[in-house]
Amino acid sequence: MLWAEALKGVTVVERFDAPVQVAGVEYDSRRVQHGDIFVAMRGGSTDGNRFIDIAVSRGAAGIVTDSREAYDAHRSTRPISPVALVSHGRRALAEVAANVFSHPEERLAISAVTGTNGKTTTAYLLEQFLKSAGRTCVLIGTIETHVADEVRSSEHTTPEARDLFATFADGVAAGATETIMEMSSHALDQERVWSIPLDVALFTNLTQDHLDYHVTMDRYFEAKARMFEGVGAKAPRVAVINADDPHGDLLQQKAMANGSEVMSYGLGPRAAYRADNISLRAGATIFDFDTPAGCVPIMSPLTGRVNVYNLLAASCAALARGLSLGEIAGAAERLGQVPGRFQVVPSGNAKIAVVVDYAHTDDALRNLIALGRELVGPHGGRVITLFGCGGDRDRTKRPKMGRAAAEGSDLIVVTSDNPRSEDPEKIIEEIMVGIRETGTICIVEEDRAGAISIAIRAARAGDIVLIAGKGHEKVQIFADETVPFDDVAVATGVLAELNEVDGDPNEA
Ligand SMILES: CC(=O)N[C@H]1[C@@H](OP(=O)(O)OP(=O)(O)OC[C@H]2O[C@@H](n3ccc(=O)[nH]c3=O)[C@H](O)[C@@H]2O)O[C@H](CO)[C@@H](O)[C@@H]1O[C@H](C)C(=O)N[C@@H](C)C(=O)N[C@H](CCC(=O)O)C(=O)O
Ligand SMILES: Nc1ncnc2c1ncn2[C@@H]1O[C@H](COP(=O)(O)OP(=O)(O)OP(=O)(O)O)[C@@H](O)[C@H]1O
Ligand SMILES: N[C@H](CCC[C@H](N)C(=O)O)C(=O)O
Ligand SMILES: [Mg+2]
Repeated sequence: MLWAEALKGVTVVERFDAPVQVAGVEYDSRRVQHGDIFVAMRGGSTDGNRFIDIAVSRGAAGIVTDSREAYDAHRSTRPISPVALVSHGRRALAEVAANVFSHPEERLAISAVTGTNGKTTTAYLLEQFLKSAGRTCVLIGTIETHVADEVRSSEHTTPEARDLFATFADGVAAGATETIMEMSSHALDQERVWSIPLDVALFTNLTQDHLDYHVTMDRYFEAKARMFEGVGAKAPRVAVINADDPHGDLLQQKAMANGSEVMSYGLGPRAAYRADNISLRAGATIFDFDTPAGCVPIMSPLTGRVNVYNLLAASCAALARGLSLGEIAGAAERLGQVPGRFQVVPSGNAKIAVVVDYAHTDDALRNLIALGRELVGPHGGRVITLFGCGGDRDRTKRPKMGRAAAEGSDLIVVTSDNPRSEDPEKIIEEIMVGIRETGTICIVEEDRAGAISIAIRAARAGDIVLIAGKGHEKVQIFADETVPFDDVAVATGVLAELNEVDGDPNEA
């Protein structure tokens, strides 16, 4: 592809063209290969424009920059090298990537999920529904990326546009017709998802998280709401919106004003797509999916009330994508476990339940603990909750998570969860502010493996141990190192030790 073709339709302030061949596009100098366009963008922690020389030395064929200074410098030092000055780096990155990867977005029906909690779960459910109807899918989200049957690791919930378009193109090459992706509020705000047309847009809920980045809940909501306006693309054809969320009404109004067909879901009469006659047990979430087109029983192997919402959202999106109610009900019975989302760790002979879950907000903790309480029974076993809070993330949620955990649990174990650049002790101290107000018994153990051992060993027959915050994650991130860590593996090890000590009562 020629430089001019790669720049087709890109809004530029000024440009110098040359008839060079372009092999690809990159936004990180460290990834540039011979023939790539390097899009140099200003960021929050550094400035990509500082790395233009490195990109050129690695063989960049041309430069797109959001800096007038860098543009002028490039023009004077490399007068025959093509360069474009743009006003928005990420928009240009998306537009160039769409060209370089031959517009794969036009050949995929894209469904995107936003909301504070439930994005990953809902995306996994929708992927399973669509696959059960024989569709070939791309899935892009927090845990992993799926390109048809190939599983790839994910670095971000929503990657940069270059990586999105590259994955779409791989999907098209593998025969995919559908894409299901999570859209994080960071990605919406930064416009990593510029020029991606959505067929279906799903909203799960809005509760506190990420205020380190968005600062206010209003701005956090506005970032999510952008998905329903279309980010550099037309508004979604269909908007699937949680009518029970306090922000649901406003979002529905916005979606309708933008010309989207609205499918509102929920438990109450305000929703057009409802769950009636809900029955919840461990390993069974059952309800009647009541829709304007008819009613069908959904009998899923998932656990917990939040999954009623996730199932409703995914079912509405599946309907919007042309599945029948019967197909959805059939697929619901065969749904698989979403890794690290209410994942039960087999406990052998120990008569306790151990659950690993990704709850990392006060709302998610409250829901998780309420579910734990339901499962042990109001006067039955105890709920033991282990959690920590991420470093370099919203500090204001720490005492709130502390309070939420303490209010619902009989015993809490506070530990570390990706301290990142922060001092783990200081993070724990901020969590403790919320716990102290409640008087609930609390054990502090900074070392997460040690804490898991304490929590499980503290359990008696009939208790439930909730290990929250890391879910599927496979590492613990500290300031100076990232070490392998897996809640399920650590819990399994502790349970094995307990079983060894206790022996098998069925033996002998
Ligand atoms: C706050 C945030 O979203 N930051 C992301 C953002 O950073 P930024 O815009 O500040 O960019 P920067 O790091 O200053 O770099 C500027 C430019 O220089 C480039 N660069 C940098 C160094 C170099 O040697 N060469 C080079 O070219 C970078 O590639 C970039 O293009 O763009 C970077 C490049 O893609 C990301 O690595 C970075 O993710 C950081 C590490 C991060 O932690 N992000 C999290 C908060 C995040 O995005 N999370 C959401 C969802 C969270 C959830 O699921 O709840 C997600 O979608 O993953
Ligand atoms: N619909 C829901 N409403 C409220 N809480 C939920 C819902 N679904 C899941 N949760 C809780 O939130 C946790 C995270 O769920 P999930 O990974 O699906 O959300 P997410 O939006 O993708 O999160 P992240 O933005 O961190 O990737 C779950 O482990 C569970 O505790
Ligand atoms: N993906 C989210 C949640 C991470 C959850 C928790 N394990 C943490 O590190 O805070 C984030 O990066 O904010
Ligand atoms: Mg997610």
